[in-house]
Amino acid sequence: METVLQVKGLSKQYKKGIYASHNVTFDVGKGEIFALIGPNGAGKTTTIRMISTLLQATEGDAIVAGHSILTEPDMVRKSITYLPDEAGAYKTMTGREYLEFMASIYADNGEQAYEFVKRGCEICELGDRLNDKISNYSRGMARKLLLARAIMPLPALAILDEPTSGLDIINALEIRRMIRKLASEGMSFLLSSHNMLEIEYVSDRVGIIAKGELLEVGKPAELIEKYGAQNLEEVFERVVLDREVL
Ligand SMILES: Nc1ncnc2c1ncn2[C@@H]1O[C@H](COP(=O)(O)OP(=O)(O)OP(=O)(O)O)[C@@H](O)[C@H]1O
Repeated sequence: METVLQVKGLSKQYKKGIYASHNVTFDVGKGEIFALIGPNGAGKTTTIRMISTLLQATEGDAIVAGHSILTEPDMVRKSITYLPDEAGAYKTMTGREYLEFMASIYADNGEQAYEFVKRGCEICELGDRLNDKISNYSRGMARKLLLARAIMPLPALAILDEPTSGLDIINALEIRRMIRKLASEGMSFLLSSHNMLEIEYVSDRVGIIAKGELLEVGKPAELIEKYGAQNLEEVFERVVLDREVL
């Protein structure tokens, strides 16, 4: 399988001697959905922000679509989109204006921007509400708009922090199906989530991270078997508790 993301010993020390993320190494193939799961403060956002070129790594490197975050950050940014957990949109814009504005940043020309907006409008399924101000959207509607924004340029790698946070069951299901469909068409995903059931359903592989260390990587079904667990939640509990005992 072609590799789209190679993370090589990425570390971050916010304070000297204290690692928020330590020697994190994993890769993501083309069309693969990889999820980082871990408790609060585990280092998920720190790792994702380094890969997204928003935070400078203390050590290590990551190669995105053949480009190093250290030496070619501009090329990396062209290959990814990033949806942060607490992303806000410009509330005074309408949904359509927001997609148009973001498309003008992502696209190389007007024709491509038009295509991106068309795709974004289809993905978010907001219909006529796209003409309303974002300040009038529910949390779920705003989240769908932001997801559409992240996916409409068809990046090589979409990095989504808590992709379905704030969405009801039906909308969350739709988003998961959409992620699976786009992955089957070749888009790669790096997700982060606390929702183990969602991750078990949507991910090809998961990485369990705690206290900055990536402790396990594998397919959900394989990890469930390895740990004699009922589900990913139990795997997670065992991996993290085992670690605390050490
Ligand atoms: N700007 C910062 N300065 C100092 N320490 C930070 C900073 N950002 C994060 N940290 C610390 O780094 C560690 C990892 O935080 P991070 O946000 O990466 O965790 P997370 O796994 O994304 O957590 P959550 O699930 O709660 O969002 C935590 O101990 C956190 O307090």
